[in-house]
Parts: sequence; C-alpha cells; structure tokens
Amino acid sequence: MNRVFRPTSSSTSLFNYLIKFRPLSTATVTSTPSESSLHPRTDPKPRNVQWVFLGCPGVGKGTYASRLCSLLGVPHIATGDLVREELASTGPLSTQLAEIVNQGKLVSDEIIISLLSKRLEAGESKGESGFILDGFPRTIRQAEILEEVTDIDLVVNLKLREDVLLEKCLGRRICSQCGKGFNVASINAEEKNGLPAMSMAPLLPPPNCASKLITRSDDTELVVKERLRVYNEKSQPVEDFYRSRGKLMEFDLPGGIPESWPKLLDALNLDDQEQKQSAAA
Ligand SMILES: Nc1ncnc2c1ncn2[C@@H]1O[C@H](COP(=O)(O)OP(=O)(O)O)[C@@H](O)[C@H]1O
Repeated sequence: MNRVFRPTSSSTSLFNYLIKFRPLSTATVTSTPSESSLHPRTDPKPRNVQWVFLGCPGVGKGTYASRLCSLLGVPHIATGDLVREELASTGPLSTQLAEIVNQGKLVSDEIIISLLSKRLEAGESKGESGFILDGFPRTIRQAEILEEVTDIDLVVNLKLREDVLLEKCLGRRICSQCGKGFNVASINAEEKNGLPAMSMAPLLPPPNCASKLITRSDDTELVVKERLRVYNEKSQPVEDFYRSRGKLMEFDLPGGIPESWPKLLDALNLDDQEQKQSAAA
C-alpha cells in the first residue's frame, strides 16, 4: 500500500531549510549541462551547485561525489553515512535501523527526511552552501519532496555492469579511524553479453589505515544482491523521474578512478587545476 507522506515536523524542517538554501557561488563551474540541456535557471543570484548522484550500490557515488565536492567547495551529503552515524549511536533509532539496513532494505522516507533535515540544519549553522546529495532521493516520494522544496540543477547517474558492482561492494573497506573508503578488489571482468571488458585496480589504504580496515555489515553477497534488487525496484524509477525533467546526465564509468575521473570532469565541463598541475610536474 502506498502511504501518503504527510508533512511532519521533520519534513517541514527540510522544507524550511531548503527554501533558505540559496547561497552565493564560490564554485569554479564554467558551463555544466544545466545551462544547455537542463531546465533554465530561474534564480536571480548565482549560487553553489545543488546536484544529486544516483547509481547502484558499489558504483562509486561516494568516491566521485566527494571528489567533486572538494573541487567545488560544497558539502558531500550521503544519506547512507547519516544512517551509519545513527546506527553507531545509542539513539532510539539505532536498533530499528540496523535490522532494516542489514537486510538490504530501504529506511522509511520519514526517517531519511528527518536525518537529512538535521544534517542540513547543522550545515546551515556552519555556513555551508550548495551540496551534492549522494544516495538521496532513492524513492519517487523522496524525489517529489525534494522537488517541492528546492531546485536540483543536475542529476548524475553513474553506471557500471552489475557483476562488477557486486565485486566492488565485496571489496569495499573503511578505515575505522579516519573514515576514508578503500577497495581491495582487483577487477578484471571479461567481455560478456555485449558488455565491454573492464579492469579496475584496487584502491589500497596507506600504511596508517591498513591495520584499521573494517567492512560494512551490509556488504555481504546476500545483502548486496538484495540492495541491487531494491535499487532496480525503488530507485530506478527515480532515474526516469529526472530524465523526464531533462535533468539526468548518464555517465558510464569506463574503469577505475584514473580513467573515469578525467572523463567525468569533461562531461561536467569542469577543470581540475590541481590534477593538471600534478600531471605536468
Ligand atoms: N535515501 C534513502 N532512502 C532510504 N534508505 C536509505 C537512503 N539512503 C541510505 N539508506 C539506507 O542506508 C543503506 C546504506 O546506504 P548507502 O551507503 O547509500 O548504500 P549503497 O552502497 O547501497 O548505495 C541503504 O541500504 C538503506 O538501507
């Protein structure tokens, strides 16, 4: 049964927050697809980017979103991280969330909106501007709520073949001390059913982190397969939602970070000066 979303104090809070979220731009965006193929901007003043990253579990949303956030000077807001922070706390939601997440299911729209709302409010008080949302929206209802409260400029849909997604999830590791993500999987997928061959080198941790690696409790084969199923059922329609609004930019990852990052920057019309300088050195 489809539940009707009634604005609770948490959704009102997201509404109030996002309505005010119109900061001035400090980003180095020159021309993004939003200027050509996307809805025309109506804001009178320039502001920082408000982007969304979509894609299956393991595709690398976190990796590329956080790199872009450093480049653009906007916060990287990953609802999966917010859920994991809540899980690690002793708050009343923790046990309820553990059960849902460890089965590979989605947390309710109400809980996610409430966590996101709190995160945005905390950012606002620190003077944050713009954002890249990673892992939100994941249902049509979440996309509708977001659309009611703010303009999203661009939605990047990262794509990778499904067998590689599974391997990447199983190779994922997090440093329990600094929180950085790594991947110990060495991927060499052969050409199959018209899918191109693909290689990805592991993203290994520095010696400092190597002894402190942990695996997410939901990165087991069974749970990843369920998360992929849930993505296809609940989150793929979100791609269509943004496609029909002309906001979706599809991006097929050609390989690991060294191949994909420059191509993604190109597709977004962005320049990474630091990368250019280190390549020239
Ligand atoms: N927008 C969301 N709506 C509902 N549940 C979410 C959302 N974002 C995160 N979650 C919950 O947190 C879990 C981990 O999310 P995330 O780190 O984004 O995983 P993934 O690697 O599968 O993309 C999800 O499987 C889901 O249970």
